[in-house]
Amino acid sequence: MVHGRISRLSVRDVRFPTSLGGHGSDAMHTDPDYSAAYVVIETDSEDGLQGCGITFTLGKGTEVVVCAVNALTHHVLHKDLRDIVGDFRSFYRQLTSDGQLRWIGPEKGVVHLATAAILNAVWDLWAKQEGKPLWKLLVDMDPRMLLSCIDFRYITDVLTEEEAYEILQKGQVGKKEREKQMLTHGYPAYTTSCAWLGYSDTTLKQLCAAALKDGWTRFKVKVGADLQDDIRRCRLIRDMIGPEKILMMDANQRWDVPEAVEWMSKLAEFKPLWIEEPTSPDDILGHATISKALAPLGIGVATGEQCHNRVIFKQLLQADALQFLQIDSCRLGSVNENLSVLLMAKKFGIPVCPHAGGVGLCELVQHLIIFDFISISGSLKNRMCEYVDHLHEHFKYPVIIKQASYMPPKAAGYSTEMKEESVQKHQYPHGEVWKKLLPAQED
Ligand SMILES: C[C@H](O)[C@@H](O)[C@@H](O)[C@H](O)C(=O)O
Ligand SMILES: [Mg+2]
Repeated sequence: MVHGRISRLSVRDVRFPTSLGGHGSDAMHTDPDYSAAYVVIETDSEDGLQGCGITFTLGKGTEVVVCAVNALTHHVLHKDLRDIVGDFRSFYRQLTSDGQLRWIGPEKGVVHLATAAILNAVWDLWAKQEGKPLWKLLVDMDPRMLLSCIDFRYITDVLTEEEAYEILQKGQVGKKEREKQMLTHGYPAYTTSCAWLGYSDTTLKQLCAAALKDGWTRFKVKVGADLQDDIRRCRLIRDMIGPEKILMMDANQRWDVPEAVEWMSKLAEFKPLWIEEPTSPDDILGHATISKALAPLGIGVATGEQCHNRVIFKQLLQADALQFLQIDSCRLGSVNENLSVLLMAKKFGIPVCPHAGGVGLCELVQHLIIFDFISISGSLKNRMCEYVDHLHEHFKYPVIIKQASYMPPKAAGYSTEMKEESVQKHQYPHGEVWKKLLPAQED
């Protein structure tokens, strides 16, 4: 049973110097240092369990998010965990409706990332107290209880609570078999880590060869900065993987709408399944135009990693603006808001292919997509979860990949907990790693 009053919340700025090796680089983020605002909550309970939560950021952005977490802390301190999860919708709403902080959101940007970090820690603690990995906590939860975690405000025009209940009820059929299937075969994944934009052709070739050897069959390549480079890199990777394996492309918001269509027409010969983030993540109608223009070429549009909230996802779905929906465990308001998006995607029949290109994102989002398969979508058609091969060693319960699939985590919690030693070493700016990299820094 869930218990304890929250007695402490700490937040730390943890950064990894990934930009030095070009890891994670794309057409818009050329020097990404994979980072996290890392939240730990403690309770007055004697069990000593802590809830750990992250939100993914890049380098300097982390200090701003840390500030926002601190600004939200008073909503969490001294709360009884039973009261929080007993009426999670209200707690979610309390955090997202802070009369002063919502002005710099609402439910978007820094303040929403901070909300995600805090709520991810609450979910981690809840799952740990129940002794279950988060995906299993969700799978076993009574549908009414699950729905009581979701704030339906702004989405009832496309999904009412009753409709959501029906979806979950239908999802009960065959659940046991699907859970078994997950435990045996895992959830299919694709890899992005062969083809970051900052990698040389030699690196790309080496990583692609290694990935093929490891059994990967789905690959994503970064595009968007230079057409001739894209053509060369896409040819290289398509030649290596052959015509049957799946290739996706990701432009990270680089183009205008007509430019996206034109550019992708030139890359169509490499048969991409989707173009991801072709333009501004806020341009719902632009995505719809691109989707329509690229459909005859057999190219879908994928987006979501920088989609602010459930409202934008709602409109993307309403406008037929995406063919693959990419939830993100740290951009939306934690599990609570992601649940609403999974349910809307089910209603619209759009496959969810989560985003995981960042530190810790693979660890978290695997729980959501495994739950989605078992309890909501019931299907693997056109579905796969992103995987990047970076920084897993810093987590206490790193992801387990077998035959290019995510194996369901077994440890209790949300797999959010980082190794204390890693946190200390990478804390910015005083951790050992940064002290070496920033020699001239003053205290
Ligand atoms: C800066 C990051 O690595 C992004 O390039 C990454 O999240 C990417 O968009 C992805 O889809 O994995
Ligand atoms: Mg992307």
